[in-house]
Amino acid sequence: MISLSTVQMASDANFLLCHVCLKARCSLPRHLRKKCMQHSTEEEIEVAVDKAKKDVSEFLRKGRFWKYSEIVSIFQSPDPCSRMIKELQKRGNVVMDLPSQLDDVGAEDTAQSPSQPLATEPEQSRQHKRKRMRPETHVWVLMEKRGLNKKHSLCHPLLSDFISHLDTNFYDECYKQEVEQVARFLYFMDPTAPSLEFVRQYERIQEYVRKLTEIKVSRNTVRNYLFSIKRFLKYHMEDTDLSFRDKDLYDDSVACIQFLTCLKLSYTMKVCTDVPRNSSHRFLAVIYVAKNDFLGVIGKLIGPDRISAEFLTKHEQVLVLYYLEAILILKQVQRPAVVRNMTVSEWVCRTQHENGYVTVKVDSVPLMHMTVVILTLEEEMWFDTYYTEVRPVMLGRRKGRWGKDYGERFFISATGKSVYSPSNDMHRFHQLYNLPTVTSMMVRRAFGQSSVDMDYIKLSNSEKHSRMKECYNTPAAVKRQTETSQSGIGTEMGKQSAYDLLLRTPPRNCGDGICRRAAFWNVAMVGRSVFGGFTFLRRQPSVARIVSWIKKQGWRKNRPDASRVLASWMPPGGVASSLDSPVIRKMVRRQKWKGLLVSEIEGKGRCVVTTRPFVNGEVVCDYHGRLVSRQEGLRIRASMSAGESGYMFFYTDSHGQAACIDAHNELCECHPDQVTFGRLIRHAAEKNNLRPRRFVAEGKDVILFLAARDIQINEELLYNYGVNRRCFAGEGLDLDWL
Ligand SMILES: C[S@@+](CC[C@H](N)C(=O)[O-])C[C@H]1O[C@@H](n2cnc3c(N)ncnc32)[C@H](O)[C@@H]1O
Repeated sequence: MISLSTVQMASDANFLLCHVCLKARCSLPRHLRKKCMQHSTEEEIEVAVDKAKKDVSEFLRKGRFWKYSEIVSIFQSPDPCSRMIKELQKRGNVVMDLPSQLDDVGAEDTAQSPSQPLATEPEQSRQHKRKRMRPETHVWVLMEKRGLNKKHSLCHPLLSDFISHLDTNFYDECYKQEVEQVARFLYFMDPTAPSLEFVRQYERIQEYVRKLTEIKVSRNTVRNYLFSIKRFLKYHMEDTDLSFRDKDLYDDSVACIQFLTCLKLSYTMKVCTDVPRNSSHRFLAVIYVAKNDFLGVIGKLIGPDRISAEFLTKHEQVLVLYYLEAILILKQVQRPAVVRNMTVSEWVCRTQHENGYVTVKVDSVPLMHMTVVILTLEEEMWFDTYYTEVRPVMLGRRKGRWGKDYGERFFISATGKSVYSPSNDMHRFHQLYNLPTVTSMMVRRAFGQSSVDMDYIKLSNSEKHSRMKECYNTPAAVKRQTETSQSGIGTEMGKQSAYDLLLRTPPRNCGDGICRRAAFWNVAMVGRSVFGGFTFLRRQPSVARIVSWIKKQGWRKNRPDASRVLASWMPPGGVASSLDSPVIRKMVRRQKWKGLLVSEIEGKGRCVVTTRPFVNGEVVCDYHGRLVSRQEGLRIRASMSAGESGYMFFYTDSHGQAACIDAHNELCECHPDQVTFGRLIRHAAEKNNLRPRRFVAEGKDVILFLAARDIQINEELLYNYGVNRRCFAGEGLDLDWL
């Protein structure tokens, strides 16, 4: 309680100006000792206090008096504002909240132009002293040096509205510093003008935080900055018409709030082994922080303008890998060994359950019992995108001989070899986002029995998973625990029953919008009306295409799941209709066949491998080249060396005439910037998986390769060249590769 005498004392106190923080303090010596000069000696503090006393008496004696002529001359000068500020400063006033463009007005004081009245000696020395007395290592000096002290004017509506908001709602808080922090942050993000565009610039936000950390700003201060920015953004989202004015910006702001929360958390996080049990958010920080980047990359691979993973940067490919590893290690509480050893066949044999979970049984870890990875449908889609798109590209980077695990391990590193140390990957992933590393051990300790890790190992995966989920979502956890206790299953619950219980329980609040009914309904939908939209296709539609088709139907509830529809897709019956499909025509025209990758087998040349499964009868690609007569083909072949002659496709055309497709040029005239796949497919007389079929489109022959059986991912494409028959013009050739 404040007594009357205290109030009286405060009003009587002599406020002296602190030359460091430029604030008036009622007890300057105490303030200097505790804050601004905490590393200085008593003598230095005494000098500073004496100086402040002298300054204030100087100000009272001289600074308050103005000659009328002086005021007139200021207002008549070309830049009255700057002149006025200079004049005030010279007289011992402190001008606050200087807009950035006027920031250097004070600095100019020391080199005054002859037309300006000279500053009095005490003021000059004060300014000089102010600079001198801050040690070079003082945070503020470093901020000044790096331009981090510059800020936007607080008069800008974006900031002044925020001030009024704080003033109204948090009048008892000292919010001025908060607004200044925001003003400085906004200046860093965009020196031209304050704006909310920063919500889209995560990297720059991180850079700002990094810069603050570099100059040894305390973790507390960094956290305060992030708190202020968050409150500022929340104010604009919740108390202004932002959501109506700019829906996109509003949506991005929502995501940015989450990002800032995680960033702030990472500064709150004291990474140590005795982490409290329900600290999942700390462990998942990197997953939250990297999510947008990760989704950006996935979006490139499955979105409407999807590109092949070959065109991703190496950094993007590695990001996908690290993110998925993090899901397993940090979210799924799996051991690094599970990540290292998980195999492709374990992935392919995954099971989708009615409640919307997908489980992968990993049984390949030496000295470990089978473990179950439990994924949501969305996560499954990410893993599958990695598997079908990114992984083959990484595999393709492999140099030297294939080990015996070739193509078997699920996680492949950037060098094309199977991932060696998922723990190191986690470390690098955290470093990438400037977050303190969370190791798999920390997560397992926190979510297992805190001291005895062995107890944790005994837990079933579903129990581990429920524990994680409990931390995610308390209401769901309470319900789940109630269900668990009602069903009489306590810690004694068997591994199998716990697992079954999890699978029976519909996922709640996984953020994926999956509901149990929808999962059931999907099954019913597959093969019915959904396929109505795709029956004309001879090539499997992309997930994005199915998603957009489903969206267009306007169904509001129980939308079928695109990945399930995709998994059950079959090409339509008769192959003769292949070229009726507009998609196939487009592909033939543009030569942008998807799901294929050019690879190389040591000593055997190039080949084509699949990066997605193909269903029996599906069109895989065509043999693209220049249509010539058989004679012309033979003439070209005769002019070439034996190695070059393998790119001539001899066949009988629709009129029964022998013809040839000449693909001997690496790049054809019509697609000079892309390698076509057909010419690189190798021969296999028996174990082939493609059958070439001739079609006629717009009067021209087209050789399409249809899948002769179901083809899995990463399989090499092969067809029978028919080299024993004369149609290949094989006589006399030295086909030593056969
Ligand atoms: C259409 S090209 C195939 C792509 C070729 N490997 C490349 O690197 O450009 C045909 C040539 O590939 C080679 N080839 C095709 N099938 C092969 C096989 N099964 N084993 C080894 N070489 C083969 C032969 O040299 C043949 O002339």
